[in-house]
Amino acid sequence: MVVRPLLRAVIMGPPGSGKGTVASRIIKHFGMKHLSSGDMLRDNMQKKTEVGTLAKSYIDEGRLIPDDIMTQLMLNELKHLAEYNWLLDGFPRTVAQAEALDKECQVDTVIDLDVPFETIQCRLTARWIHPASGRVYNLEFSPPKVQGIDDITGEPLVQRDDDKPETVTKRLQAYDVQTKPVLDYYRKKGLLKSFSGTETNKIWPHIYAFLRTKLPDVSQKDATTPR
Ligand SMILES: Nc1nc2c(ncn2[C@@H]2O[C@H](COP(=O)(O)OP(=O)(O)O)[C@@H](O)[C@H]2O)c(=O)[nH]1
Ligand SMILES: Nc1ncnc2c1ncn2[C@@H]1O[C@H](COP(=O)(O)OP(=O)(O)O)[C@@H](O)[C@H]1O
Repeated sequence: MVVRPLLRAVIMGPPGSGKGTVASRIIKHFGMKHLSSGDMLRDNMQKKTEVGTLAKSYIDEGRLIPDDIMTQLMLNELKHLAEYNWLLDGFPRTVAQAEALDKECQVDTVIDLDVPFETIQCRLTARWIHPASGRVYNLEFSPPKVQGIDDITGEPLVQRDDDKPETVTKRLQAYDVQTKPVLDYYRKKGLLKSFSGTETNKIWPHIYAFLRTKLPDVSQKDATTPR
């Protein structure tokens, strides 16, 4: 039996580039544990925890949560995933966060969704999510079977407050200033794997092929055109 080392991966890209959409496909095919900082923060906001209340004031303004809070939250969660392959989504988003992560564990690969800003703006206003699971829909790209309802649970879908056009602009600015340097950080380490395009369905087969060199496909069928 071949024992593979555990894979520690990060998915990056501007808001709306398709990180959540691609992450769910990766999870389906490769069985990795998915840890999304945005989903965790929204869960905390919904439960009105101390972190949630603090996070809301930043998220509503399209600003990043301070590094120390975010790092503590994520590294704490990662401790429970020590024996799994994992995929981090939305973290690290600053060089300070990337350095803190490096001190705890070695990242093996960073998947960068290189999607132009013009493509993104209109996607986000059509985004609907199922908060409890993090499942993401889009009125044009991936509509739910019944409008406004989650396919799996039948629960209502909601729009994110921070998907308003003015907040989206601020989030894209924060990405430019604070998160793009993280791409350089990983590029210098030789870990960055960029995938450019404007459509998730065209980018995905390349990501699938790349990950397939590292992990077996654990989904029902090893499909030739994986979705
Ligand atoms: N039109 C279109 N929408 C997409 C595509 N890929 C993802 N989306 C939608 O764009 C929105 C943002 O995607 P999401 O995966 O949430 O991006 P994230 O913010 O990077 O996690 C969601 O509503 C997706 O359903 C695509 O190729 N075309
Ligand atoms: N690693 C992080 N550091 C600081 N703030 C974060 C981090 N992850 C998420 N956030 C906050 O949560 C918001 C939503 O994050 P996320 O769901 O990942 O959005 P998107 O994928 O659309 O960029 C961000 O705009 C930011 O305010």
